[in-house]
Amino acid sequence: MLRDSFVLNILSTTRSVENPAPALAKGVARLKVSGDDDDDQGISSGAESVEITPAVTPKRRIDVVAEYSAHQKSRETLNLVVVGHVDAGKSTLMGHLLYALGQVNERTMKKFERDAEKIGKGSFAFAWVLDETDEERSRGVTMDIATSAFVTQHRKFTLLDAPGHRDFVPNMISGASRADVAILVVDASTGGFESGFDGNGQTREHAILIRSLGVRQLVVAVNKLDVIEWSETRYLEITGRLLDFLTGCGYLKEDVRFAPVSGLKGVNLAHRITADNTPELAAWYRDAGDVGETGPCLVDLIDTFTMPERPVSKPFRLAVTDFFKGGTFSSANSVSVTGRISQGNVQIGEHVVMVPGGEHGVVKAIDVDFVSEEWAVAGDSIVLMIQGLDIQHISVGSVVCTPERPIQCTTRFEVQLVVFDPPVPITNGFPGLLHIQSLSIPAVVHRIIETFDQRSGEVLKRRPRHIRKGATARVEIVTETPVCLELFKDSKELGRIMLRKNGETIAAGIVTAIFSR
Ligand SMILES: Nc1nc2c(ncn2[C@@H]2O[C@H](COP(=O)(O)OP(=O)(O)OP(=O)(O)O)[C@@H](O)[C@H]2O)c(=O)[nH]1
Repeated sequence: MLRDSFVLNILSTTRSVENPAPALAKGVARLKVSGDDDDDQGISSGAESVEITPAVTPKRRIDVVAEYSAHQKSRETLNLVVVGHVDAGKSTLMGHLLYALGQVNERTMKKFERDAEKIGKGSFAFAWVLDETDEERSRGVTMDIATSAFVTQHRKFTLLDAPGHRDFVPNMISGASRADVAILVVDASTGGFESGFDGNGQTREHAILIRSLGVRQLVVAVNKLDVIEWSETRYLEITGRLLDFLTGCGYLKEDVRFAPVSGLKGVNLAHRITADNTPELAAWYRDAGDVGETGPCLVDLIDTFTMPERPVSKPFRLAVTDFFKGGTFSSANSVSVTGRISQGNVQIGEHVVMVPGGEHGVVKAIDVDFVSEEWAVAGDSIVLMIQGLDIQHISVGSVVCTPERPIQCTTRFEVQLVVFDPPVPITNGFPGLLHIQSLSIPAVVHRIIETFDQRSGEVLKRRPRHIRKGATARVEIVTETPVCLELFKDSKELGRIMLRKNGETIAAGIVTAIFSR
């Protein structure tokens, strides 16, 4: 079980990093000394730890930052992740939403309905819009992240439908690491909400994980209300409990909104309800600002998500989530990599370098949301076709950069860690699975440097033997293979980590120092 207040802790430590508290400021200063003993290691400068031959970068043909500013409105895409406990109805809800928005044609939908009926899973027809593999369809469980795109009146979305089952949390983290905003789906049926929220349910874990991955804005779809006759009492009970929990773990009240829905029946998804089509809900679900109107539907709410600021001018970083031979541009020595640009921008003709490895290549084609483009910027989910790279030297978690400003790559770094509820206390040498964006690799907590009070920054204990539930500590982490990361103060996306063990998330943290290997 995760501790509800941990993101609050993360937030206060975040504040400490941007605005160092006394103890932390001292720690950072100390780390500037070059390493000569086991207590103080030298900070690597990335270029030290990554062997990269400088390449001559051609003059950029397009001023991407200027182009982006000029065309910002038409390009604004939000990455939306849909999370929630297993069987909360995520795939059904989003499948029905895509259908209601005209993204799935009538014929395909009818075919899904017929095929689902044939194997006795008629109620899963809408989920099939998103659950792509045969195994997912026959099991009725989403296993991997499904992506699709849709538009509302003011926004373009890339939709990421995440698996709810606890076995697939790593896939969920990988998908959520690309998200700007989220829909949290909860099952309102009797006992349904409780099984996701109390005990070991994924409602809490997902809400906490996406917050720690940087998602701030959330719409909660209170689903399956059709099963309980659109009960207002139940809706208020669930929204009340969730709002307390979500604000307790770092979401701002104004960034969390709720919509009563039925994904299966398609109620209150893309259109507001009326007293004629859903009288039980219309009786109490009113628009706060517009007397006489029924309340906003799900699309009304997600259409008003605000755009996060994109760091388009920072050094280019694309963390690889997948790679393959071929693509729009295909030649003997070319490879396609996919991922979301976490910062900076890229254009066709640009020289890039893959870290780790240091192999150089030239960008030959760029697809943004399945459309071929000349350039792409932070926030875009892209496929990058690169000539000159050997596929054998690429792996998930590699980062594509520009040769002049490569990302740091190391096996040793320091983290401010917030510990949730590990099955046993964390000690020196504690092994776990480290998650950074889409990457997950074995790692150990090599040494616990100190525990500290996350609010005041005051050191509580130096070199403690162990850290327990709820503690905040500075630790050194060592990975089996080199990882690409940034200091949190430089990159909120590439400077966050999570530690999991035996299928549970046991800690999350921010990178405060990177050491040479
Ligand atoms: N009555 C009712 N049933 C629903 C509703 N939404 C989903 N269901 C049913 O709930 C079950 C699970 O739905 P899914 O959409 O597969 O749930 P999920 O959250 O995507 O599941 P995972 O991806 O495996 O975590 C299916 O039988 C759906 O038909 C709803 O609004 N009302």
